[in-house]
Amino acid sequence: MAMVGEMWSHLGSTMGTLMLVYTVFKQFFPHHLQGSFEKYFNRIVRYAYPYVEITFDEFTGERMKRSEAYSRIKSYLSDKSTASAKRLKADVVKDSQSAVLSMDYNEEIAEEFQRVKIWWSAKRTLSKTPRIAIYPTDDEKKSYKLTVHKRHRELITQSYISHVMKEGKEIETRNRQRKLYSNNPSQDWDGYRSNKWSNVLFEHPATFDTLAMDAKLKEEIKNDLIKFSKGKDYYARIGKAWKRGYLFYGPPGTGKSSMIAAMANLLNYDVYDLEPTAVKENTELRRLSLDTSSKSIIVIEDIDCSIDLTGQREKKTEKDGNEDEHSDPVTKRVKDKKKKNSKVTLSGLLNCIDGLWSSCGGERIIVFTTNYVEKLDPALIRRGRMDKHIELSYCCFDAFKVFAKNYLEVDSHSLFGEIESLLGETNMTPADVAENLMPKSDYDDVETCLKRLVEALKDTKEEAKKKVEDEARLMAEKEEEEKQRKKPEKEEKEQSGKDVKEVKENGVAKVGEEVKEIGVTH
Ligand SMILES: Nc1ncnc2c1ncn2[C@@H]1O[C@H](COP(=O)(O)OP(=O)(O)OP(=O)(O)O)[C@@H](O)[C@H]1O
Ligand SMILES: [Mg+2]
Repeated sequence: MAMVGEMWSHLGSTMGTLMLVYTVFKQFFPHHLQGSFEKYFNRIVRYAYPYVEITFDEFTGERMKRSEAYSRIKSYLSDKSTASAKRLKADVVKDSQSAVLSMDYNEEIAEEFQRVKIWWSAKRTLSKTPRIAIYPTDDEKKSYKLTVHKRHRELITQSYISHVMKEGKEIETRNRQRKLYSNNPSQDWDGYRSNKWSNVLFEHPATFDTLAMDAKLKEEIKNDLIKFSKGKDYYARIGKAWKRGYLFYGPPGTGKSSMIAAMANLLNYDVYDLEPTAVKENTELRRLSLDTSSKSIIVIEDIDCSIDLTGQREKKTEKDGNEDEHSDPVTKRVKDKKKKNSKVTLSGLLNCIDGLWSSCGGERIIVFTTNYVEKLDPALIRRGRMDKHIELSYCCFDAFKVFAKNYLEVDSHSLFGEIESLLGETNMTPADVAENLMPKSDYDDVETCLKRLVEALKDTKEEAKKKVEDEARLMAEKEEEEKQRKKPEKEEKEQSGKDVKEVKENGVAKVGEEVKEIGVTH
């Protein structure tokens, strides 16, 4: 460690002499007096030591939150250490092209700021008790230490640290690798450390240009997002937490997940894919949300399947049951099973969202997706929690044109007119349109792909027509059956009505006759 030597040389002759005195005295001092000697010697060293040391730990606040200062220093030093440190760590790989380097633990580097020498060292302390763990544990502590001469204390606290933070942030933004986080099942968590979320690089290619949807709605969402991301001062001024909630609803395959990816790519945010069924308790949900970074999108997909949204959710109506069958029964069944093990409740989720907004300063977006918006509790999606409700629906002509441009590189074609009128007459999801338009071999040209779509649209239209006719026929048959079932009843009723009438009429006559007879007798 050359840097250590360099720093010691700065301590000058005072420390050198002290060290010599320490070695000599330690040899000749009686053993039983060595404890007191060391105590006094340390005091002298502390007095004579002319340096200030500042430590930046990786975690702050009862180890709940990762320190922003630590990560900025890490980025700042990664730039410096590439040139001067001898042992480096390759940490993140930017676009799978280049490694981002930082200095290794117990390595030191020095730099000059306004002609003042500053030393940095990276430290990692591990627990002395050996244990086997897959994830980093509470026993591992990482920190950076800054050392500078006492007389420059003011320069450090007043300008150097803010210079490091500013540059670190810039480097962080430049090297930023977006990540896709998924929550680990809560039984796998280890203390308060970072293994609540696992992450992979976020490399989804969807953008607003590749999203096929109504052009006006697309523009509206884009503008809303851009305005939000620039709104730091605005939100501070109006006294609102810097957050925005989106609810995307619509049938399967209409682009809800693709929209989230496009949002993350537009804003350069991380994505936290939160699966509430893997969370056992409300408190754990809260801890998870607190462990998210700023500039992130927290997503709960299929919210209606992930959480017992209302007390009545388990009592499904016949209609609900049929709907669930249509949308991926395997996933739904797995989720249902997991849901039974999770005690996360609607109020827990609401508290978590509200708490997240009040305790985290940075910009965050939360997104829920669902196929059945009508199943959601109004409290969950009220404005203020879910600010924008966006329906993603069947493919319209605008959306088709985006696909045609992206998939086949055409803006117009003689078949466009027919496709436009067919899209107006039938419902096809963007996912199905995309699948039909995609060339299936090297021989598939634009014409082939468009014709395939026309045929598929005609088939869908025919199927829909047949379905309506079948339903109408079924309904008519049911009505007829009902009529037939009621006919004998009606006839019976009519017959019994007649009998009553006759009985009544005959009864009166008889009585009259009887009266007559009686009268005659008398
Ligand atoms: N609006 C769209 N624009 C572009 N591609 C789309 C769109 N909708 C669907 N797709 C295509 O269809 C596939 C499925 O879409 P996606 O996963 O976004 O649907 P979803 O609405 O999230 O469905 P689910 O409700 O089942 O989760 C995507 O891979 C994408 O290629
Ligand atoms: Mg989806």
